[in-house]
Order: sequence, then C-alpha cells, then structure tokens
Amino acid sequence: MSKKIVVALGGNAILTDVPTAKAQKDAVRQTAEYLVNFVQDGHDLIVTHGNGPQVGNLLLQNAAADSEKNPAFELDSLVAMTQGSIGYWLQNAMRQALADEGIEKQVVSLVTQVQVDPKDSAFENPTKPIGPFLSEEDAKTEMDQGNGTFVEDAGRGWRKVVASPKPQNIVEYPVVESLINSGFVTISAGGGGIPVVSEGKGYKGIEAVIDKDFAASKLAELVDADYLIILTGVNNVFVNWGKPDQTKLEDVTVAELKKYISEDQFAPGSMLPKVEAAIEFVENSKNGKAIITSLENANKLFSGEGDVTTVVK
Ligand SMILES: Nc1ncnc2c1ncn2[C@@H]1O[C@H](COP(=O)(O)OP(=O)(O)O)[C@@H](O)[C@H]1O
Ligand SMILES: NC(=O)OP(=O)(O)O
Repeated sequence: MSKKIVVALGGNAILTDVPTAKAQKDAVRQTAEYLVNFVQDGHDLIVTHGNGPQVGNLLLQNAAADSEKNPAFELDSLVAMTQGSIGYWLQNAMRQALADEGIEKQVVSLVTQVQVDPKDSAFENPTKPIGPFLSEEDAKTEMDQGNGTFVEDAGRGWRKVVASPKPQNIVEYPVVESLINSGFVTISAGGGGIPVVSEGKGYKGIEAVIDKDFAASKLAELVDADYLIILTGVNNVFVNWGKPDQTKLEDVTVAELKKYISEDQFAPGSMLPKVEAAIEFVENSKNGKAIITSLENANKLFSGEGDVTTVVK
C-alpha cells in the first residue's frame, strides 16, 4: 500500500570528501538512484536534506568577499541559498533517475521557511556545527580573532557552531501537501528550512541553522506522514557505540530510547538529534513510525530485509 514518506538525507548523501559543486552533484546523483525506488514502489516522497558543510563554506566565502560593494549576507539568506543550490542538484538528479526508470514525474524543490521562537534558548547557546573541520589549534586561533565559537564535533575535528532553535512550524507545509497530493516528488525544508520568526502578519529571517532532522520530524508530523526515515552513515542506532560491547537497536520504543538518552548513549551533534527527532515524530503523529538507517538499507525497508532501527510508540 502507498505510504507517505518524509526522508531526511544525511551529510554523506550530498557531500563526500570533495566540496566542489561537481563532486556534490555526483554524490546527489547516486543518492537519487536510491530514492527513486520509493517512488517506483508507489510511495509519496518528500525529501529534506542537510546543509551544515555547505552553509558553513558559504559563510566563509561571504566573509572572504565582504566589502562595501559586495557585503556578506546574513545566515538566514545563506541558508536560503544552500536550500536553492542543493534543491536544484537533487531536483535535477531525481528527475534524471526517474526518467532512467521510465517514470515521468515532476520533482520540485520548495523554498521553505521554518518558524522558530525568537526567545529559544538556542540563541544564547550555539550548538549546530557547520562548515569545515579544523584542527584544535586553528579553531582556537579563529576564536581568538573573534570569528565565533568552535567546538569539537563528535571526535571528527573542531567546527564553528551557530544557534539552532527548534522548529515550531513549517510555514509552507500546506503547499507541500498540495504538491504531494498532485503527485509531485517534493523537496522541502532543505537545510532545516530558512529560519524565520513571526512579524506582524508575516515573517522575517533570523540568523540560525535549524537541524534538518528536527525540521523533517516537524514536517512529517504536519503532513501526517506514515514514515519519517532519517538516513545517515550507519544502518542502525547503537548503544555503547564505539565500545567492544556495542549493540544495534532494531525495533525500539520511545520509552526505551528515552532511557538510553538518560544514560548519555547518544552523542550530541551526531546521533542524539536524530534519536530525539524520531521520538518527537512518533509521539506527535497518529500512527507514524520513524526509521534511522543508511540510504542503502532504506530501500529494503518494506520488503522486511532491511537492517534498520525502527522507533515505535
Ligand atoms: N550511538 C550511535 N549509534 C550509531 N551511530 C552513531 C552513534 N553515535 C554516533 N554515531 C555516528 O553518528 C553518525 C551520524 O551523525 P552525522 O554524521 O553527524 O549525521 P548526518 O548523517 O546527518 O550528517 C553516524 O554515521 C555514526 O558514525
Ligand atoms: N541543517 C542541518 O541539520 O544540516 P546537516 O545535517 O548537514 O548538519
């Protein structure tokens, strides 16, 4: 039976080692070949993607070019720019991959604003890593020069961190519903969505980068999705990750996951937000399930052969 699926694409689905546009387009093309299988199987597909490396790189490009004639843009506009560029790569690659399978379907990426609370404590406490990984020495030099806050990111190096408020609403979610109901593959809330706060009868941008897993979770809730599928670099969520007794989670309840969180089983900045986003969707949706797994495994999900972590009430 046809399912409504929101897929959140992890970093390795877009960016491998080389940050050129060509290399990212190549990575996205491979990703699209996997995503097409969901459409071939008759499911309605909404795709969300990250932008952490890309928006951080764009921030550096803007800072390098900054002048009176060519001023750097604020972070909300940079998020919009990455939403546009990555959305374009994905839209183009998905259309090609569908055509290769003989499927004529429109793919559209939607500029999506995500409302946040201007009083969110995240604005006082930046936690979202963006941009390239630096050595500890280089990160400390950047901080001494007043270039923001840098933290160690899950054992992978030091990265700049920015405010990452929780999404409260996806402004354009009714449009996403219309597009899906019209049979279009829809890319939405890319890069976690453009962060906005309400102003008068409308919205204005605010400087932040929203976590794409939380944005995908909110979108999945609002469009009443059957599945939130969070794709990342591993097939399963593990407890005792990286230790000799690490154990993969297959079917896991919200209550069990909350117990593991209280035991600090999941690293902030990598697996913790995914687990929290999965919990939020399962708790807030009627009958929705959340899956955390790799792109390669996700396609085997509905045949029952996939090695995935499934979160249920
Ligand atoms: N408890 C855990 N279980 C599984 N993977 C974990 C765990 N803790 C950290 N990880 C690592 O976190 C990665 C996912 O975080 P990250 O790479 O930041 O996400 P993204 O795929 O969205 O870019 C996994 O690929 C894995 O290497
Ligand atoms: N916005 C966001 O969460 O991006 P990454 O997944 O690339 O960090």
